[in-house]
Amino acid sequence: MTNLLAQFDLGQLVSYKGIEGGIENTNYFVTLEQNNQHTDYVLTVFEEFGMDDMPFFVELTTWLAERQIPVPFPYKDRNGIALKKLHNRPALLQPRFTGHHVAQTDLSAEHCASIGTHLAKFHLASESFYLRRQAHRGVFWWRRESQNIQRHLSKEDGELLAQEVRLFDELREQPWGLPMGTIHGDMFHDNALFDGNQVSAILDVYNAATAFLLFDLAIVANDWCTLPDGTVDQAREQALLKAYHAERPFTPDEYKAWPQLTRTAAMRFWLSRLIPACGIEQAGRQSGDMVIKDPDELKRILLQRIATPSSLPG
Ligand SMILES: Nc1ncnc2c1ncn2[C@@H]1O[C@H](COP(=O)(O)OP(=O)(O)OP(=O)(O)O)[C@@H](O)[C@H]1O
Ligand SMILES: N[C@@H](CCO)C(=O)O
Repeated sequence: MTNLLAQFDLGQLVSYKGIEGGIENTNYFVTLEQNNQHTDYVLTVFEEFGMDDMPFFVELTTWLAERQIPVPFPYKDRNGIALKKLHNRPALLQPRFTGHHVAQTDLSAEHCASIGTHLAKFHLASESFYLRRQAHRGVFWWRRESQNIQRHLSKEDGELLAQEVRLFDELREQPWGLPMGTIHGDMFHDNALFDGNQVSAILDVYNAATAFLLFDLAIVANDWCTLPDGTVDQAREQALLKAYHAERPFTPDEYKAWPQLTRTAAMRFWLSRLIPACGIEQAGRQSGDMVIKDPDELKRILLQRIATPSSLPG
């Protein structure tokens, strides 16, 4: 750690502390002292990625930060190198943002409008980004994993999963031109920090990939605008969708695709939560360290999305 930090011209190490909670990566809060001033940083060590996976994220976060999107971006060392290694894993030194988390039950229409604006700006800023990445847990992953998991599931759950995988394949076959670009891919409320009602930072961009932009908005709607029983809070969802639409107006095809994409987004996270909950081994992850999140929460949202389809505001 000391050796790594000495390669940057950012000061002397004062203290560091591991942060609880990471699955895909390990974060340390690091304090450095320079000219009698203490500054906080975050050192992220990547458990799931190899060095070859990293340039996409180094370039994307630098690109977004240059366009005033509040994402952590890697500092360059005195030789201009951002991508580092700690204990033989890829590592990045990034700014530590101020701001607080908001619990899901405390999210208001104002919080949802703010993430709507930020997400649209994220999408617009990344429109001209020059690298592409296939999602780690995208269509190929869920086609494969939804099959692999069948023997652990009830017949009903297995069929529900298979149906949603098929319906997304059918949507992809439509002769539609749904806008694609770089999505965040995991924009749950615990990956945002707030200053008052306003989003001040967007964290954990390591699921970013090239995909339908509207799929990203569906991930947000499912997490930020639902109640514990899976029903949608209309006031929050409308605030989210209108704020997004004001920055990046929806296209006619997006109106048609939206109800299915809310279902696909629920299915994607239902499946990724089912895998550890069923005790299935995953490459690059140590099951003992896994925080198991409740898959049923996403199943309830999926069932509500089917029973009461959502529509985009005009
Ligand atoms: N750059 C940053 N600035 C400020 N706080 C940060 C930053 N990066 C991480 N944090 C804080 O550390 C917490 C844990 O981050 P981390 O990504 O390790 O956990 P996580 O989001 O729970 O992980 P996972 O998504 O893998 O489950 C975040 O929720 C946030 O409060
Ligand atoms: N946000 C994900 C976990 C991290 O990718 C979930 O809630 O299932």
